[in-house]
Amino acid sequence: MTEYKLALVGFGGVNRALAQLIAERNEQWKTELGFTLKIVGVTDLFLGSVIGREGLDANVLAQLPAVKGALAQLPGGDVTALTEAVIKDCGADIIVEATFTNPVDGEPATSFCRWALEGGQHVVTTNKGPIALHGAELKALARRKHVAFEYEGSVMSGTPVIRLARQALAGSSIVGFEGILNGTSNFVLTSMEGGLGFAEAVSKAQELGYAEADPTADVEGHDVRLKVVILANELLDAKLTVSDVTCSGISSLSLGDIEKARQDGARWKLIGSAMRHADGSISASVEPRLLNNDHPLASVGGATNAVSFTSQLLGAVTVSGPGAGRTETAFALLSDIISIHQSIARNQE
Ligand SMILES: NC(=O)c1ccc[n+]([C@@H]2O[C@H](COP(=O)([O-])OP(=O)(O)OC[C@H]3O[C@@H](n4cnc5c(N)ncnc54)[C@H](O)[C@@H]3O)[C@@H](O)[C@H]2O)c1
Ligand SMILES: N[C@@H](CCO)C(=O)O
Repeated sequence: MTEYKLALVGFGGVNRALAQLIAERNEQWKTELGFTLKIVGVTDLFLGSVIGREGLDANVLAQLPAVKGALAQLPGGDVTALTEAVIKDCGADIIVEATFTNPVDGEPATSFCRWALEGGQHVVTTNKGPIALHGAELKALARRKHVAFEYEGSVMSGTPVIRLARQALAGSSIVGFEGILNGTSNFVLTSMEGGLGFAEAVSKAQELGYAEADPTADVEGHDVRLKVVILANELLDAKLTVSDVTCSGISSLSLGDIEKARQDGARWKLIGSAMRHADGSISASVEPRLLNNDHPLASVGGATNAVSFTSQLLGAVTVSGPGAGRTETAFALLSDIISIHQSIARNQE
């Protein structure tokens, strides 16, 4: 039976949910997926770090109290985040990177990915920074080292979008996309439609694990801008940088604006989009748009997201599902590991 050894880098909501899934479902995966997962290292800026080459108890990790230095309570633990040692020395096959998204330079997560790939380890990540800002370099490094660099959870959490478009829509000639690509801002807009104030709705999104460490990125559109760059570069071969995407968020929308839209049979939505034009140029934007209630994206509510791909051969294909959430995003990491497993199995045939 194949067993993959994992090092979890960042142990916040998403990686803790992955540990919980491993604790609950490893046996089931043995028969369903043909592999099991063993956690051999964990590192977190706040919780410290631990290495356990023989395997750490996923259930103990999932139940770990969220107090400073908590990983030091475990055998082999340390109050400090010894991230370089965890990545390079714990014997992991796959590095699971889920630290804060840094929208400015993608660091230190980009360096974590680089260390792992250079060392011949596969990387799966939900972090948008390294992909949006250094994706081409990291993908090239992974190819050179014959390892995988997978990031399905970086756009629309566990809802299949990147692999779906890359594989199932390959050859359909995608020319553009538009979508609701941020769970927090959509949750806030829907909550405001129910009468909740902006600040209260943001706090609720934080409690539910949807928001970034600094939710400004969610409500000002910066998070969607990273996702637009990731999708455009992946699917339109756009070579966009963040500054190519015009960006405005939802923080200026008032309860009055939302009520006025309702009276007019419309809804405000934060839309990220990119389009290839006839001359080959690409335009991309993030902006609040007023959608009539009969628009296909108007009824997408709460932390649900949706993206509509336009292709020459199929017209519009729309995918909808969770856009954020701890367990939903942990599932994206599992889907990346499944993809790695399938690719290894194909290469062995
Ligand atoms: N939560 C979601 O719904 C969701 C969905 C998709 C993508 N993401 C992305 O996944 C990543 C993780 O999300 P989360 O909700 O778990 O965030 P989180 O804030 O709950 O956890 C992040 C953890 O990373 C740790 N960390 C930060 N910098 C570190 C460093 N330099 N070294 C070691 N540890 C470090 C923090 O201490 C924290 O515990 C983020 O990049 C986020 O943008 C989250
Ligand atoms: N904070 C992000 C997480 C998913 O990338 C959101 O709310 O969509």
